[in-house]
Amino acid sequence: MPSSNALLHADKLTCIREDRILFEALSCQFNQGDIVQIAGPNGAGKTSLLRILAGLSQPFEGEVHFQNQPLHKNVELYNQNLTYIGHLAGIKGEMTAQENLAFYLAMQGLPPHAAEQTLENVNLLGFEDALASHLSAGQHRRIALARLWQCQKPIWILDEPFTAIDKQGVKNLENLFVEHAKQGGCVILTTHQDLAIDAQLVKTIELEYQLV
Ligand SMILES: Nc1ncnc2c1ncn2[C@@H]1O[C@H](COP(=O)(O)OP(=O)(O)OP(=O)(O)O)[C@@H](O)[C@H]1O
Repeated sequence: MPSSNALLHADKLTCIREDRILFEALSCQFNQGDIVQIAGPNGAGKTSLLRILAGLSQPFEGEVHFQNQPLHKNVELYNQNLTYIGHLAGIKGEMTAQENLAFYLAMQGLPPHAAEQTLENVNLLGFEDALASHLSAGQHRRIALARLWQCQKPIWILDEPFTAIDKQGVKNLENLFVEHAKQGGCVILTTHQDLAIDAQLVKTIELEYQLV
């Protein structure tokens, strides 16, 4: 049984892709204040697990619960509490950095001028008016991640957030994750790099590459 402070729990999840079992009967719990790293080699199933936890794909067996209710009974409420940033982060190349962010902020009911402070947080001041398609891979990723500085939603599910991000950017993100967890949020992420976060604050779920 999940404890009473569980935001999210997964109950006996099994995921099968092209006849290969990626994970089987996986149960785990995500609480307020957790930073959870899903670890494992390429192809182990980390993205597949994140997508199931985010409600974007279905497990072969098992179920994910948000606040002790199955996700499918609670989709709208779950989406109000979840931010998911995947490999394709939904950035429109034909829009500027500022426009991309202002669009996202508007969806959160925040005013467009909040975009400026947010771009500063990810060191993109000076690039506000550049088309996203003209920015580097790391700058592109920074636009996507910038929304986290304004994000009030408790559950953050982030697939490889550090990809293409430089050392200082990674540090800033790690500090933000700690701050979010301290304020009662929960960060679930994949990354192939070691986190420079106090080990006591980080939980790890290790997926193994299962041979058929
Ligand atoms: N939609 C899909 N249809 C079929 N196979 C898929 C699908 N999504 C993922 N796979 C397969 O599932 C396996 C696990 O993929 P997944 O992306 O979850 O791994 P990962 O651990 O995130 O890998 P990486 O570290 O390389 O990002 C891979 O072999 C992949 O080819």
